[in-house]
Amino acid sequence: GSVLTHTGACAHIASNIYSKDLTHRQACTMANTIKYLGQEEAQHIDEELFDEYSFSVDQLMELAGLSCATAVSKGYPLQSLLKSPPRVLVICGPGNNGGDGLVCARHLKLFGYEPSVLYPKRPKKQLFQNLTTQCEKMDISFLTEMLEADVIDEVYNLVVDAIFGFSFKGAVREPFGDILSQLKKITVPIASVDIPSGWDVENGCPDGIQPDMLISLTAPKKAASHFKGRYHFLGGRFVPPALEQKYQLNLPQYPGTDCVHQLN
Ligand SMILES: NC(=O)C1=CN([C@@H]2O[C@H](COP(=O)(O)OP(=O)(O)OC[C@H]3O[C@@H](n4cnc5c(N)ncnc54)[C@H](O)[C@@H]3O)[C@@H](O)[C@H]2O)[C@@H](O)CC1
Ligand SMILES: [K+]
Repeated sequence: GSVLTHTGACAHIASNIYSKDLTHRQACTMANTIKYLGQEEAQHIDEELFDEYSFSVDQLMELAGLSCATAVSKGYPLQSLLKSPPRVLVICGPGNNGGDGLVCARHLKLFGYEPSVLYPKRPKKQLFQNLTTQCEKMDISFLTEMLEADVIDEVYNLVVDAIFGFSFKGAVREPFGDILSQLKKITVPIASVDIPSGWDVENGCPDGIQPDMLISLTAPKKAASHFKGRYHFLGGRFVPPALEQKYQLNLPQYPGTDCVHQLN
C-alpha cells in the first residue's frame, strides 16, 4: 500500500502541485485519486442507479455480494485457512447490506467455503425471502443465535460483517449491540461489507470493531480513511461511466475482467 493516507495524499498534492486554494475535492479530482463518499452522496448515487439508470436492487446486490465473496477468496484463500472444514460466519443485518451478505454467503459456498449465516432481523420483502431460500437450498445453515467470541474463534476461520452499510445512523439498537460487542472480542479476521458495522459512515469509530478486510462497494465512504486492516478492496463493478463522471468518483481501473480491485 502507499505510505500516504488518502487525505494526506490529496493535501500533499493540493499544497505542492496546485494552488493552496483548492478544496480537498478539487485536489482529489485533479490528482485522479478515488473519491471517498459522504453518507448523503452515497445515498444519492444509490437512488440514481435505481431511478435514473433503471437497475433493480437484485441486480446490483448480486454483483456486490459476488465482489465480497471474491475479495474474501483473494484475502483468505481456501488453502490458507487454518481450520478445516473452511467455515465462515456471515452476519447479516436488516437492510441491503445484509442482502449483500446473503449473496456473498451463496457465492462463498460455490467457491468451496462452508458459510453459516446469522440473520436475526429479517425484513418481510420478497427479495430477502428469496435470498434466504437460495441459501437454504444450498445447504447453508442459519444460526438461531449469536455465538460467544471464543466459540467463533474456535469454529470459524473468519467472519463476514454484513450488518450495516451506508444507511447506518445513531446508537446501535439490539440485537446488534450484543453482536458487535462479541465481534470486538474475536481474534479471527473480520471482513466488512461496505462499512465496518457500527462505524459512523463518515467519521468511523475508534472503539468499534477493527476489520482486517474492507470491501468498499461502488466507491469508498469517508469512514474508509480510518480503516487500518490489511486488505481494502473496491467492488461493485457496475457504475456507468456517466454516473462516475457526474460524481467525479475517479474510480481506478479494475484489472481485466475482475469484479474487485485491491486498493491496499
Ligand atoms: N448503491 C450501491 O452502491 C449498492 C448498495 N448496496 C448495499 O446497500 C447498503 C445500504 O443499504 P440500506 O440503505 O438498505 O441500509 P443498510 O443496510 O446500511 O442499513 C439499514 C438498516 O439498518 C437499520 N439501522 C440503521 N441504523 C441502525 C442502528 N443505529 N441500530 C440498528 N439498526 C439500524 C435500519 O433500520 C435498516 O433496517 C450499502 O452499504 C451496500 O452494502 C448493494 O446491495 C447494491 C448496490
Ligand atoms: K458492514
